Amino acid sequence: MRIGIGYDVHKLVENRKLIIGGVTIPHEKGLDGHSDADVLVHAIMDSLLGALAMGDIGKFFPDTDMKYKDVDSMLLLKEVASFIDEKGYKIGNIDSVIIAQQPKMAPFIDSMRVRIAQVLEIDVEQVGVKATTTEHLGFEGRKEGISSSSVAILFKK
Ligand SMILES: Nc1ccn([C@@H]2O[C@H](COP(=O)(O)O)[C@@H](O)[C@H]2O)c(=O)n1
Ligand SMILES: C[C@@]1(CO)OP(=O)(O)OP(=O)(O)OC[C@H]1O
Repeated sequence: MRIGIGYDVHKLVENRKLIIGGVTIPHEKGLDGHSDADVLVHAIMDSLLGALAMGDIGKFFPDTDMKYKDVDSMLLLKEVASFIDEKGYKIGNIDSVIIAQQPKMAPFIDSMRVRIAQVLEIDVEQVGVKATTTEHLGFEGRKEGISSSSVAILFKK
C-alpha cells in the first residue's frame, strides 16, 4: 500500500477558459498556465506520482516543452495512469479539494468525478472531489487564484 499527496495553484486571469477536473466552467476568468492549467487534475497527478515516489508532474511534463502548451491535462492524467499500471499498482481511492472563493463548483463536481474516473479506468466511487471557499481569506479568498489538494492510495495488483 502506498499513499501520496499533491498540491497545485494557478492564477485567475482574463481571456482564459476555466477548466477544472476536465470540465469547462462558465466564469469571467480562467486559470493561467503553460498547459490548460487544470489545477485539480495537476494535484491529483502529483498525489498519484507521489504515491509511486516518482517525483512531480514538472519532471514528466516540463513547462519549457512546447508539446505541453495548452495541453489537455486529462491526456497527462492518462499517462500517469499508465505509470501506475506499469509499476504494478492499482488505485484504491483518491480524495481531493478545490479551494476557490468563486465560482460555485458544486454543480460541476459529479461531472469532474466521472471524467477523472473514466480516464483512470476506475469507479466514480473511488474519486472524491470537494470544494471550499476560504471565507475571503488569502489569495483564493481575494479571487486571485485557485488551489487544489489531493491524496491517493495505491495497492499492489
Ligand atoms: N468554490 C466553491 C466553494 C464552496 N462550494 C460549496 O459550498 C460549501 C460551503 O463552502 P464554505 O467555504 O462556505 O464552507 C462547500 O461545502 C461546497 O459544497 C462550492 O460549491 N464551490
Ligand atoms: C502540466 C504542466 C505542463 O506545463 O502544466 P502547467 O500549466 O505549467 O502547470 P503547473 O502546475 O505550474 O506545472 C505543471 C506542468 O508540468
